[in-house]
Amino acid sequence: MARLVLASASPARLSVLRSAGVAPIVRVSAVDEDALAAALGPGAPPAVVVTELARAKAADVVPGLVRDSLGDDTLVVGCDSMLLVDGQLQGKPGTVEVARERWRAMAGRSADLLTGHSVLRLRDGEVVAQAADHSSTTVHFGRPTADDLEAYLASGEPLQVAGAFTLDSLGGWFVERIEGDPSSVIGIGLPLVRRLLADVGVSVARLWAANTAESPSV
Ligand SMILES: Nc1nc2c(ncn2[C@H]2C[C@H](O)[C@@H](COP(=O)(O)OP(=O)(O)OP(=O)(O)O)O2)c(=O)[nH]1
Repeated sequence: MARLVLASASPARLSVLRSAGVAPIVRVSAVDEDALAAALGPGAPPAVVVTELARAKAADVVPGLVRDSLGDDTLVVGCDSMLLVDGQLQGKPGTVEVARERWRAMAGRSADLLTGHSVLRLRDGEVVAQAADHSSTTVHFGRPTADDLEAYLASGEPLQVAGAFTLDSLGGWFVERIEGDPSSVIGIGLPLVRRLLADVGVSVARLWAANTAESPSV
């Protein structure tokens, strides 16, 4: 059947998939991202960090799927996005102060938005195939005026997204251009997920057939 499960709380990722013709089942992982990143160590390459976080998120939702009899011919996708600025990975700012400082550092400059992806294929409750990788997109930021930046911060949007910006929402006013896959900046890179699905033996056509908006989502 090739039912798709999105192991993410991200409304952006869900929106990208729905716009791309796939209505996934959503299961939110309970991965402690900070603890996992710390366990990987300070020297872990950024691409490894986001990919391992994506792997952990996908793996975390499998037991619940099996318990709910959703572990047969099911695909699970997990993702993690972070912005690489001056060699440092940045997740969500969380506060206005942190978001303001980040914008002051990145305005007029470029940085790489890294998104890790993990795809698991389940059959009879077992992981029978898996594939993981990351994508990187260079983002060239504009220079918001002080008034525009304060208004953006006041919107609350930049506090809850990796890198304190969005491409497809309010932050789009302050992104000059990108070099790479726009969907991966938003949170799930469709071209890379297509390749990872092919690695576990599933085509996009099959995904469309099995996960239309009318398909059951539990
Ligand atoms: N709409 C939009 N959201 C973005 C953009 N860039 C990053 N984000 C969001 C997507 C994710 O929700 C969030 C990145 O944080 P995470 O990768 O940790 O995901 P999140 O904690 O939201 O959900 P998850 O860990 O997958 O359950 O930032 C963008 O350009 N547009």
